[in-house]
Amino acid sequence: MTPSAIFKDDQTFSEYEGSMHDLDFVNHKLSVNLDSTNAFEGPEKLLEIWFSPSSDDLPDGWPRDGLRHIPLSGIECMLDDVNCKILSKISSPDMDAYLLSESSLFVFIHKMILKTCGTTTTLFSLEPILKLVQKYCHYSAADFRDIYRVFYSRRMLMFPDRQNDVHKCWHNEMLWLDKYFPACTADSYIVGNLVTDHWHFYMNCGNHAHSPINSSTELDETLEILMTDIDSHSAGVFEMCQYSGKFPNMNPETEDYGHILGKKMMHLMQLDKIIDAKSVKHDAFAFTPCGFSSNTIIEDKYYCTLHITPERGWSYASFETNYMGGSKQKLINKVIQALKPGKFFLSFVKESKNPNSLNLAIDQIRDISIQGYRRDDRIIYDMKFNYCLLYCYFVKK
Ligand SMILES: C[S@@+](CC[C@H](N)C(=O)[O-])C[C@H]1O[C@@H](n2cnc3c(N)ncnc32)[C@H](O)[C@@H]1O
Repeated sequence: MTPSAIFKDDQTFSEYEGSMHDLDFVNHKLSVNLDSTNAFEGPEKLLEIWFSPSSDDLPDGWPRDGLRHIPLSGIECMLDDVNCKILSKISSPDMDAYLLSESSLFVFIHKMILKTCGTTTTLFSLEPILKLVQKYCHYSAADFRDIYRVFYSRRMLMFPDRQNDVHKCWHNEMLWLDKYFPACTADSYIVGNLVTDHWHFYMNCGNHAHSPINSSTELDETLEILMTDIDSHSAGVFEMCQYSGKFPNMNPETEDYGHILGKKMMHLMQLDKIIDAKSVKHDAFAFTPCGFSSNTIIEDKYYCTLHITPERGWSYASFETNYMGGSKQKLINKVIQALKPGKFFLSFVKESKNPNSLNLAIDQIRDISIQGYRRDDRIIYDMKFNYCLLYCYFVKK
């Protein structure tokens, strides 16, 4: 049964444990039936679409709740085209964070972030998103030609041949994006060492520099840490078999073991302590036979998300946040010391009011040292509209 059906009709719908918000839910039926024992493409495809610079500056005629006006059934239909399902959702006054069978979706009033892994068809979301915003947000354009901003990125894939043709290579993905966004303002980068590891990044801001800065202007920032060769001891924590017999009163056939154990794994690995903020709200899920996903809402308006594929041979983990508070050095160290990957890179994309403040933000990370690791690559791009990209690649010593 889909979450929207559970939401409307099913009396067995149960509120998310510990939730203070009536929009939160868990799809228990899907959660107890997920299983994947085949090689898994951990690296995600990440699509981020901004319809306006901030939630206070929506396009004319939009409902005040913007993209959050789209009903859950609409979100589900969009995700059907991507080939993934909703496991659960947590909300705050500013955003909805969906945990998916393949990673995460964040819906804010003015922007949407879709991150999906495996063989999902992330870019197939564009057509349904266009229809949804036309129907529910009074988005008046016939296409995305004048969109405020769009970003699309992914690490190199481990098993590209298993992907749908659209996602088999970067060139095909660019062609697909060009169907929806103006090709003449698209910027596309392949960052890093083409032999070892690299990252693809597409950005299209049309001709929109940020509108005059005012107090509501939200400056964009995303930090990602993408890790491979996860330490076998750390990876083991995310295998279900480690917990057999540890909870004798629970029946994994009937109870939502995935969400309960997800929270336990998060706590065991101190992943719930990565972000040092005034308020955090977590959602986590443990997959069968292994694997872990979590979303965290930070101070109502920021997110962080962590996904772990522990299988030896294609182990992978990703961390992503737009949280601007706290020390980046501490945050990155906490993630790395928990998962101890053999290799990892971080990408930091930052927009700023002016080049000087941009340098300050980049300086926080550019010389970062991680105990037990050496940095093999550091690449900085200064891009349009005061955007900067920092990419650093590290290897365990
Ligand atoms: C946690 S999910 C998210 C993947 C994320 N992009 C990553 O690798 O970091 C992937 C892990 O869950 C496991 N898994 C088990 N059942 C799954 C399912 N139905 N869909 C997706 N992943 C599943 C996969 O084998 C893999 O270890």
